[in-house]
Amino acid sequence: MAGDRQAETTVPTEAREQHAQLAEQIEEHRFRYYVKDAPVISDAEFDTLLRSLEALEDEYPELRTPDSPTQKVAVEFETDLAEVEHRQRMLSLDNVFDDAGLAAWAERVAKDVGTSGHHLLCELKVDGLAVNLTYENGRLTRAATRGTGRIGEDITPNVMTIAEIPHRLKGDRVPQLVEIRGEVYFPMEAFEDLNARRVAAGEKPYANPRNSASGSLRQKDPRVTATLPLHMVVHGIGALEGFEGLTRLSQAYDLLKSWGLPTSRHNKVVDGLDGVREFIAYYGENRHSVEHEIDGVVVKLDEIPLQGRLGSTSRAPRWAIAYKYAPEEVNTKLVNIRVGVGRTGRVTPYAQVEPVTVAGSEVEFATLHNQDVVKAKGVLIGDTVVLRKAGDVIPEILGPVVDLRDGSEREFVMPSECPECGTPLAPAKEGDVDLRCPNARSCPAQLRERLFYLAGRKSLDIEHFGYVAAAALTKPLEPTEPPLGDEGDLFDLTIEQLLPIKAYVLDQDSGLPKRDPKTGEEKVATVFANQQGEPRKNALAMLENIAAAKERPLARILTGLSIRHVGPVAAEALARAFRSIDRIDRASEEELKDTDGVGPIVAAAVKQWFAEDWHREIIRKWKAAGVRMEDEGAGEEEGSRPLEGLTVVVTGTLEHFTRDGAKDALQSQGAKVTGSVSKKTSFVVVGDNPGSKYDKAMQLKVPVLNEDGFGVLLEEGPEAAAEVALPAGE
Ligand SMILES: NC(=O)c1ccc[n+]([C@@H]2O[C@H](COP(=O)([O-])OP(=O)(O)OC[C@H]3O[C@@H](n4cnc5c(N)ncnc54)[C@H](O)[C@@H]3O)[C@@H](O)[C@H]2O)c1
Ligand SMILES: [Zn+2]
Repeated sequence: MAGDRQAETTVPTEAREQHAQLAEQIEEHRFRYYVKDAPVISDAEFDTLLRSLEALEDEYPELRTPDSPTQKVAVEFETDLAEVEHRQRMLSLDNVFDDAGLAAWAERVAKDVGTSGHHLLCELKVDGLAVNLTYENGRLTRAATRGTGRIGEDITPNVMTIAEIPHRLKGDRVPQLVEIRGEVYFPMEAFEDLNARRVAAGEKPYANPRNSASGSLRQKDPRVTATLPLHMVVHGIGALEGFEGLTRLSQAYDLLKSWGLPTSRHNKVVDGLDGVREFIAYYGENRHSVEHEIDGVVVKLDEIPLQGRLGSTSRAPRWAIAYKYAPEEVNTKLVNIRVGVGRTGRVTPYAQVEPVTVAGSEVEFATLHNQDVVKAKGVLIGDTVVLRKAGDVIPEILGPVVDLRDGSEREFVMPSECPECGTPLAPAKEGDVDLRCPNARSCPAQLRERLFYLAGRKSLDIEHFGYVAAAALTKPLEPTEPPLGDEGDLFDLTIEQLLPIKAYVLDQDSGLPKRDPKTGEEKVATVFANQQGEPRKNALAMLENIAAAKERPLARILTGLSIRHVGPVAAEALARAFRSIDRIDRASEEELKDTDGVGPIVAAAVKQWFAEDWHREIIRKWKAAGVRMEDEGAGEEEGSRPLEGLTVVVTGTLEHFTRDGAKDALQSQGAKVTGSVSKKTSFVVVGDNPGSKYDKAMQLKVPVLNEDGFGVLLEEGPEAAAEVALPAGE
């Protein structure tokens, strides 16, 4: 006792107070996380707190008492669930966050093991809820949460509803008793749906899928649990009785698998640190191709007897380590919900948050899709929210941290007018969730997005024509009248028109003006002229590139017109079949629809597009400016189209033609090529292994041509071909 007091006195009061404060915070957060399933800080923030406490204890080891949070798996607390004592303790894991930490751990292990012939087992760190399953003589008798590590909560009836977890182990070599440790997880894809239902029922939405796994298992009614898509991955063994001879953990997993337990497919045994690094790098890259969320990699000593030699601390085994990836979830403040207007006029709400760094980049905006999604997520403006950025995917808001609300938060109201042009918003058709700005022609936002798309890689590929230029040409501060009221005058732009333009420098992600980092003021620039009023190099280059774009192939021109549903693929199909904009214009909806790769939706959209006068005006102006709106050979075929009026189906493998080649040959002579045989089909061209279209032709008595007959059709025309066609109906 006296010694104790002596030791305490060496710690400055300040450090002691800091320690007490940190410890209390950590206990509080553990309570919110493990008991209430409603954390108010992110895991990364929590880990930072815990690390600060550890650092403090490294400096003043006297503070590292057995009841410090660093020495415990979790806090002791009472919940509504019955208590269960684990036969063997359930531990946590020590964490490392970089290669140096990993290497230090590996070195320690090698030293303590004393032999060099050991192996390392790499596993994924499943982000879920730790669960202990007890099987007695092969029967699942108990399932419990980790709890304090010694005592968990009884969740047997709920776990029984998880389809993947066997109620009985398979095989004849089943132990008398075994504790199986694993992670129960809730799939990200189902998360949004669950929260939507909770919000609709007046319940608190969960902040992330891990909390929903925990909440789902720890609630009272197993019938509710049964409706939820919970899954499990097993990753360890606790107590084991009546079974001898396990020497490698990796082999033990094979055994668990043979008993019918859901082991991971991703585990890998390696013989050194380089193998571990490779595993870590691989799953760092492929984090989202795994069926569950992962927050790191767990590395374990594979030899079970050696694990025993290393043993455990009060909190974690010494023979395993968790390498944590950079967090993808952070908490931040939802400053505002704004609405953006897209290329097609769709008006979508998006979140503006207090800028945070996540997954290596600074994020200020996150998608919210539409007003129903905002409701379903249950987020209010002013909420602290969980923001997720998974790899290259656009950041999204997972959910609000309801427990941090102070009453000042307010609900988002979808505006009734376009934020950029003031036109009243409306759904495209009745019953649509999405609202649109109907001012398609000259809504500056829509035109800006269309021009930006038109100048982009997939379309006319006009270098130096970026988002800032698109904005400056459509909504300048000066002059009041923008040079472009729609796409029509694009190819007539002159440098004289560009020089006087003053405009906001817009950010492509948000459509908002960029700000000067020093003054905080919105950036305004003479976009195309330098300070002397002379043309900037970029402006001249842009005009040159616009002129060069007049020669682009038809498919790219079509893509650039932003016809609904006509992306690069459909544009390619239309261009291949019709070869000129005029022919597409003249084609009937039927003809369009029957074109390979087109179909009814695109056909209707094309017809609708051409029905609009201002669209036709764009075509007229572009033509007048010299835009080539047809592909090679479009003109000459007009005169000689010997196969005009024929409808031909090609099936099976031809020796001298690819499928596309055959199609091109037919279409270039005016034939229509379709995919299915009907009574109206003129010929069916049949190669090897023709399949059901051949049978159909026979059944409908449509003339069938083999490859030689096909040659006759192309060279001598339909009459000659009819003579060499296989007699119909045979
Ligand atoms: N946000 C908060 O307020 C808050 C509070 C407490 C804890 N947490 C977070 O909860 C997490 C859990 O803490 P923890 O003590 O369980 O530590 P931990 O996440 O570092 O790891 C230990 C746990 O990992 C699990 N695990 C997953 N895959 C595994 C595998 N393949 N092999 C072995 N174990 C595997 C086990 O269940 C084990 O108990 C941490 O990420 C922490 O940040 C957050
Ligand atoms: Zn508008």
